[in-house]
Amino acid sequence: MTMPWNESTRSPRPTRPTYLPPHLRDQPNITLPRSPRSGHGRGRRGRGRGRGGRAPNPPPRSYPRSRKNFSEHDPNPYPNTKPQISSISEKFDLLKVIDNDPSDVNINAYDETPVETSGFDVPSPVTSFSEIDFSSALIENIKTCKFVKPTPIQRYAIPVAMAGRDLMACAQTGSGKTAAFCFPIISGILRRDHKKSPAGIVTEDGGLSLKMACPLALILSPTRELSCQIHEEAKKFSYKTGLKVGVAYGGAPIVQQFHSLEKGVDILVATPGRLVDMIERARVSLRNVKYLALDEADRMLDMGFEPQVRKLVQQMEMPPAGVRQTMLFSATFPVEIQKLASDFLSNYIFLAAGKVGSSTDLIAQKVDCVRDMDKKSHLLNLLRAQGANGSQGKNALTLVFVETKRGADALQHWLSVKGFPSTAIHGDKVQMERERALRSFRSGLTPILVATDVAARGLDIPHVAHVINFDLPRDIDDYVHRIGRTGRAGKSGLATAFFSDKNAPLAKALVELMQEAKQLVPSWLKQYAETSYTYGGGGARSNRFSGIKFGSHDYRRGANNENYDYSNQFADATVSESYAAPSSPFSCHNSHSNYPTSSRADSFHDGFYGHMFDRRSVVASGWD
Ligand SMILES: Nc1ncnc2c1ncn2[C@@H]1O[C@H](COP(=O)(O)OP(=O)(O)OP(=O)(O)O)[C@@H](O)[C@H]1O
Repeated sequence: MTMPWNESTRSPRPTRPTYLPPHLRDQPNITLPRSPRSGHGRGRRGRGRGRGGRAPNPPPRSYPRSRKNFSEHDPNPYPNTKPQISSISEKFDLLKVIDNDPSDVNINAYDETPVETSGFDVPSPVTSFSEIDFSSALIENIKTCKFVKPTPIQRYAIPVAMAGRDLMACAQTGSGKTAAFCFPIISGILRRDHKKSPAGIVTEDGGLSLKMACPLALILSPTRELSCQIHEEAKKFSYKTGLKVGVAYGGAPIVQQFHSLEKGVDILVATPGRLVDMIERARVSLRNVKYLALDEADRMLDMGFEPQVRKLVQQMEMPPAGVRQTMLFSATFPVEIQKLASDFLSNYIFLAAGKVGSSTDLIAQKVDCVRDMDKKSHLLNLLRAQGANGSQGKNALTLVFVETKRGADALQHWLSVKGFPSTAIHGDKVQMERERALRSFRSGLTPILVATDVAARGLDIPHVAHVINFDLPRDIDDYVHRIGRTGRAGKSGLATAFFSDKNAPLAKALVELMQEAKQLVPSWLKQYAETSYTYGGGGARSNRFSGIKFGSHDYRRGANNENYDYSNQFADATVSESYAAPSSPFSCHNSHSNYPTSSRADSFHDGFYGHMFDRRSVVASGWD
């Protein structure tokens, strides 16, 4: 790869390859700031950004004052091999869409999913897209995407959202929630004929005129990669509607994102930290927001993000609940988060396609009892067996989740040494590396991706056939999202968990979840569940099983609130025959009483990756 050399830099050090964010890579004539200050989006005022603590800043001086300051060369480290097009939305086929092969998709697999609704005057569901009053351009785009019929969450959520109602919607991973909020937003903006593509308000600062983007719709998501994915999806759905879709996320140069948003944006997809930063720099205003969607809403409202989201929604000019329309979506919705979420909603309808927080039974779940010290050899055996069985072909991808960032690097390195082409993604990697890892995985170049929870939610990567929880998460909801990277769009998938003694507190929830999904539960795991204490009492996310029974619904039902009309509508509630977990030659069926104990044993601590480290210092984050 050629490293661009910035001649204006005094230091002879070569700069990093200039970052070009994914959403700009297909655009012709993209020019980038020459100034070294802005090279990585860290102009003087760019540092320490994004956690909501900064006082509002005037626009930074390090921004290019005009496009003349931009260099003309194209330092895109990922040269675009596609034909150049004059406008991003001119050729649908050339949009970087999520390349799910429609022939792979089996939406009928969701036909039997029971759907529960509650709230006042719930609009009736539809059975086809043609029943909905979508604009012709949107209908064309749905056809082009080969979405033949709506999934259950789309059947119910779209009419609710089209009726202008606030919504809290829960549906299993991979069942089409993105379209369920994108379609009504696109349709709503077009139908209500809001002033389209506001080029923004021009502000003056010290003689510098700046444009402030004023989106009509805001979609928030917790990770950069998920924001990029939603952005691509929304662009695809908005093709030829005239709507402009923008994206803002951390880790990429903010100047380029400003430059892109300056052209006007109707729908803005963003991670919270970067958006707060942009608003504080007076480059985005939320005053025109009519539609707010929170994807992975329970994550957006848990302890990590809630202050930023609250700030965005309640302190940054966004019209209040009831004036704007708010839609919250996730596959998991702990009761405590549901309660918190109601602060952001007005007279909302609750929807659950499938049981709240359950995994889809399209995923065969297998739990292997593995001592920490044996995990690596067990993984190797699994991967070799997969190869021998032919399931590790070009298109079958394996996603391996570990707990820590350093653990991810170490395991990936070890796998490579053992001859398994792999890559890793976690929050300590720079954005370019994160994107490169995902691209390499997605393309099958490195069919194994070792990841922390940064890749646990939302990512829609076709052909992920196997998810391995090398380290199980502490929270069952995280487990649900992780395994949900397979078994998407009606396809089947396999999830294998390595369960060691230290995972005992998860046993009860895991057993309940597996039983719910009609999976075979090993007897040793049931014994763990009966005898182990469970996680609990910590934060909202650990209270899933407290108060309201697992698989329960709208928390308002438990609140003894007679003002709600809990009119349930169930589709045929027969859950389809389960996909029994195949028995594994590697499963350890021994009773846990025989299980060697080293309760806090940790394969990373033990130095199996060739070094010791303190896991407390390397929290698996990378969320934005
Ligand atoms: N009606 C449909 N017909 C065919 N394919 C669909 C339909 N709706 C969605 N899909 C496809 O299903 C896949 C999963 O959709 P999506 O990513 O929206 O799932 P999700 O419910 O948001 O998952 P997660 O909970 O993991 O975020 C995508 O590839 C999408 O293109």
